[in-house]
Amino acid sequence: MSDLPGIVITGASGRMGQMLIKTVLDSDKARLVGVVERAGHDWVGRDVGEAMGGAALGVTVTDEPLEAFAKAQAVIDFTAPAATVQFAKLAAQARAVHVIGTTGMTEDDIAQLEPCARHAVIVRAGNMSLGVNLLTLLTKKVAAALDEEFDIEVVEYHHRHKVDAPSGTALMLGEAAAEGRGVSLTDVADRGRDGITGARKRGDIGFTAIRGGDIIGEHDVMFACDGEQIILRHKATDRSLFAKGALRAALWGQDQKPGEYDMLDVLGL
Ligand SMILES: NC(=O)c1ccc[n+]([C@@H]2O[C@H](COP(=O)([O-])OP(=O)(O)OC[C@H]3O[C@@H](n4cnc5c(N)ncnc54)[C@H](O)[C@@H]3O)[C@@H](O)[C@H]2O)c1
Ligand SMILES: O=C(O)C1=N[C@H](C(=O)O)CCC1
Repeated sequence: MSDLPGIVITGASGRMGQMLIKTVLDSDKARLVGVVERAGHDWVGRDVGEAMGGAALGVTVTDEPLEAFAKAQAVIDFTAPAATVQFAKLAAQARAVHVIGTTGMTEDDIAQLEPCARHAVIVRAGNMSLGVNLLTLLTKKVAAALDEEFDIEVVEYHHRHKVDAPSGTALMLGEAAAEGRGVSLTDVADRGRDGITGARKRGDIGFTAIRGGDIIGEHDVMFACDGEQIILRHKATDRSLFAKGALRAALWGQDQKPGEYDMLDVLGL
């Protein structure tokens, strides 16, 4: 039996679930030991390789997460907020590193991770790519250098299936801009304009969400004043970059003490 870290992927049939399974199978640093789907899904009970349209892999899709997590060193989870909160409790019970890519989590959801992180490593980020995490640092720096004469707007573009807005990445960028300005994002976020909104409030950080087609994920941070605009942009052209980042986080987490971490910790940025 190999001593490579065993990984469980949740949300196996999802866009990211399938990409994560391929990424783990292609890696020589980890092995796939389990895959989880929600109860009632037609993949449950099937070999995951065959369910994905290929050869059998000897790994059966299960709807019993704790049984799967007990055999793993890490769980990589890109599902939905309610599922992720449940998985955090079970990963903590199994002492498995929990890498969370799920977005759209409320403050209450996030608060429920804290007791879990006393027992296990949690790495959570709205975007697992190097480029976006670097962009958060640039955004913070630019926001700190400019005063409120510059209006900050975050514009995000995603595929038609995305269910949450603003995207997790947009919120990371908004947080970075607010930090750079020395304000709380909660106090200045303007997340939905419709109707007679009144003029833009000085100091606000605005968010706009575009949804269409198969856009994987694009983000602009605009700093606009009278006479000039600066636009910082990230464009994802392949979901594998999120999956590779998540696997990197799962491996990095093996050597960490229990606690909550993000991708800046993983990347050492
Ligand atoms: N952090 C990042 O880098 C990053 C990148 C891409 C997507 N995401 C996020 O990942 C999440 C998933 O995105 P997607 O495009 O793969 O969505 P998707 O709808 O294609 O997949 C979600 C999967 O989760 C499964 N699921 C839901 N509840 C479950 C449960 N209780 N148990 C097991 N499985 C369950 C669904 O059946 C589905 O297969 C979203 O929140 C998205 O925003 C994050
Ligand atoms: O496809 C998605 O959904 C994505 N979600 C993340 C977000 O909310 O920022 C990352 C980009 C893709």
